[in-house]
Amino acid sequence: MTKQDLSPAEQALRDAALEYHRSPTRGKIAIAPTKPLSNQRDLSLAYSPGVAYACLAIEEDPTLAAEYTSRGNLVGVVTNGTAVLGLGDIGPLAGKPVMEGKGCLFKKFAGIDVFDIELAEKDPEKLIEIIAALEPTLGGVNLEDIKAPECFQIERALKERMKIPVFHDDQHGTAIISGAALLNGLELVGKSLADVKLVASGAGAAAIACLDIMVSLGVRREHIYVVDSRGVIQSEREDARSGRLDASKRAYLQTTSARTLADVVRGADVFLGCSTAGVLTPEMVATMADRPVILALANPEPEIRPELARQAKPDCIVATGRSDYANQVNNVLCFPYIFRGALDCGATRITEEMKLACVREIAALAKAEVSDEVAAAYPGEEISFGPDYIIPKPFDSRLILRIAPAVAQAAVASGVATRPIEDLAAYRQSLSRFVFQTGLVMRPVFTAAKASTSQGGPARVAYAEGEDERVLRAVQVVLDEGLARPTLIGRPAVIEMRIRRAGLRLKLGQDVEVVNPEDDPRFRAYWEDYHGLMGRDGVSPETAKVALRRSNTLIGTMMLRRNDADAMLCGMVGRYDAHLEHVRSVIGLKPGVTGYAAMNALLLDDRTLFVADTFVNDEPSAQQLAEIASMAAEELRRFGLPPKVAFVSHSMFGSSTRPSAKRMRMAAELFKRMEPDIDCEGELQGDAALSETVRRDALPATTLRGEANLLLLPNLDAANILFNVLKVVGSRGVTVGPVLLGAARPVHILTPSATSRRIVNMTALAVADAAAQALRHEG
Ligand SMILES: NC(=O)C1=CN([C@@H]2O[C@H](COP(=O)(O)OP(=O)(O)OC[C@H]3O[C@@H](n4cnc5c(N)ncnc54)[C@H](OP(=O)(O)O)[C@@H]3O)[C@@H](O)[C@H]2O)C=CC1
Ligand SMILES: CC(=O)C(=O)O
Ligand SMILES: [Mg+2]
Repeated sequence: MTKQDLSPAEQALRDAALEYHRSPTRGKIAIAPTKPLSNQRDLSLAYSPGVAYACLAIEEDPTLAAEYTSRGNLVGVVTNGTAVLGLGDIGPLAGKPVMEGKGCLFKKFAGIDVFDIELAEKDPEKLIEIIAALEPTLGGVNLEDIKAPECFQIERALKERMKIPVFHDDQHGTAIISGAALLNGLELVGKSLADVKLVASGAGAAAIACLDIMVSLGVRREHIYVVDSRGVIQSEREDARSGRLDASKRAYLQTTSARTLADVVRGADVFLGCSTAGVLTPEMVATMADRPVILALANPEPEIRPELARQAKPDCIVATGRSDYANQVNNVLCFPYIFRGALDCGATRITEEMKLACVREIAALAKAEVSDEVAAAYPGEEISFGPDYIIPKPFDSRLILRIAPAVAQAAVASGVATRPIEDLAAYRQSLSRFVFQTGLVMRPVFTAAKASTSQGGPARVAYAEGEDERVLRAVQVVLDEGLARPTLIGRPAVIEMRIRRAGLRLKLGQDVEVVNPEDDPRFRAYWEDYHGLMGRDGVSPETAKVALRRSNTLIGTMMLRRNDADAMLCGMVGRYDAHLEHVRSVIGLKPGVTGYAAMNALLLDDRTLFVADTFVNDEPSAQQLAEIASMAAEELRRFGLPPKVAFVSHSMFGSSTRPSAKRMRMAAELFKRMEPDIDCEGELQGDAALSETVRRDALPATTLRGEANLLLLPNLDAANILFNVLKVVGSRGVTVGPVLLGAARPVHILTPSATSRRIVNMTALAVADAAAQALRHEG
């Protein structure tokens, strides 16, 4: 493909793709150390002499390699470059961008590390020797773009010799996805697997494996016709008659007068393309049966472009391997997750049961409602089961949550799991670290919240913005995870309409309670109570009624006050301060606390940092700062983190005598008296808060060990600015909060930028808080 052959759009894509590969770093993947290596001590642990202990331990017990090395999470993507995409035998070096790409996908979608290994070797026997010798390095082998029929022999031999999963992605990854696509496509066109006539173009690695899985799903072998580069595979062919036809092709040998794809595709219900660009013409499609399913999977250019297929048969369902069309049938939907499940249960191989578990999960996922994360990844696209959505999207974060556990379970059932996963629910929860960047940090909070629901029945959580689609999506997750019993404040007709539009399953009145601000039997009790509370602040009965009708947050706070709810979330719309006013007037402060404050958590690449006070106090006094630190430290414990508090300043241990420096110093002293058991330091500069070395250089007798995880800033501007700057420069930019500190009941005021995952996280936090309060009451 020279540059001149390309259309302007293709030229633009080519230029962008080459620039993507070249800059800012060459290639697409790098290796990064996972341990600190910044001083002499680290060096003696990582390398000589310390490393020898790890070596000797593994020598004594080889299974310890999974503990002391990264092998258990390391897959080799191995090729010899003989069938790179549909580009053919372009060699191992030219195939390297594809292998690096597979490495990126393994890491991005399933957290698996990859060595891409391009081998300049075509002899199958030699390849088998080379790859088998890599067993000490690798936890799994993903064979890639090795052509048929050699690939069959190579995979078979390696599976026999190696005690780790060996998986030829082009065969089985492709087969799994196309199997799922076929199931769903045929369901939509109302045809049965046993009845369809299926024609395949290609009889190589991908095609044969796809056909094998389709047969095991129910397609009849006698209804399958296969075409390779020499025409229809039929008994009159010279290679068939002379016995030179490869066994993989012989399995699909037909007796027929058809000789070409055009002959054989006539009347076919299904076309499977795993061959090369453009071999299926619109004229051929026109001869196919009604509503055909066309899986044109050659990469990068399919056997037919979808628009051409539709010209000939407007009612066809078309899938390709490309990401720029609907229905991307590509093995990326499978290989990261099947390896995740296999590695996590210590599977020694990948069995048929494990593959079929993938097919079922992928097919089912296309019919499940779409989560907020998926909707956000594909803005403007209609994503609900139908001709343009027969298969989940690659950025569907639920793939890992569903496929990996199903694979691990199937590995146990087929007897190949050396470390069976005992608690699948906990495993599924742990996988959320790949899906939601907050997954890991939120885990203790979710565990506490779920434990509380199983003990005392689910906590009742009121959502002030009950009509907001983000809230509805979050509530669906809250219900699915059994986190809480939600109450939505909002107009039922609007909520119903938005539930339908978002394709959610939750049922008003059954799964969730609704409080209609326009008409609710509790309204009278609420406004009377509110009037009783605010009568001396100029709130007349009329004003109380109007206030309640106008503010769903006020209704939510009244629900909490009157014990109609155990926790409340608001703030998705409007100003933070306006919501806080209602909390102040109706909920009030916790006993013994003098004020409110807000804290945000930031999930950075190498740490989680909590910052306060980000939203409430303009310039807190030393006393207030100490109290805020104390309340924030209690929240950190909910995240399972021992708080390490730093009162940060422009000043370092008395280097400045300005009032703010003195205030931070005083705050630290007060806090040390209030919470003598919590590690704390102040006043100190930001770098010293995070680095023990910097701190000790200034003051050897520092009272903080390690790195601070809770930063108290001198004023609201500083806290809010620090938080927002870190959100942008921290490559992950993921936050939890704001967490409202000081309120008498669990209530949090979110911000208009809250995502539905943030709402789920804050629900868990509020439920865990409600449970802790209930325990204190009982105590
Ligand atoms: N979407 C996806 O996820 C995936 C797509 N693929 C695509 O499938 C295709 C094949 O890959 P793979 O199986 O690994 O490669 P192989 O080299 O193993 O197989 C290629 C097959 O295509 C056949 N072929 C070549 N030209 C024609 C033609 N004009 N008409 C009919 N058949 C032809 C070859 O025939 P012969 O046997 O006579 O040489 C061979 O059977 C590639 O385009 C690849 O990108 C592969 C994996 C995944
Ligand atoms: C997607 C893939 O693996 C291929 O086209 O070869
Ligand atoms: Mg491939």
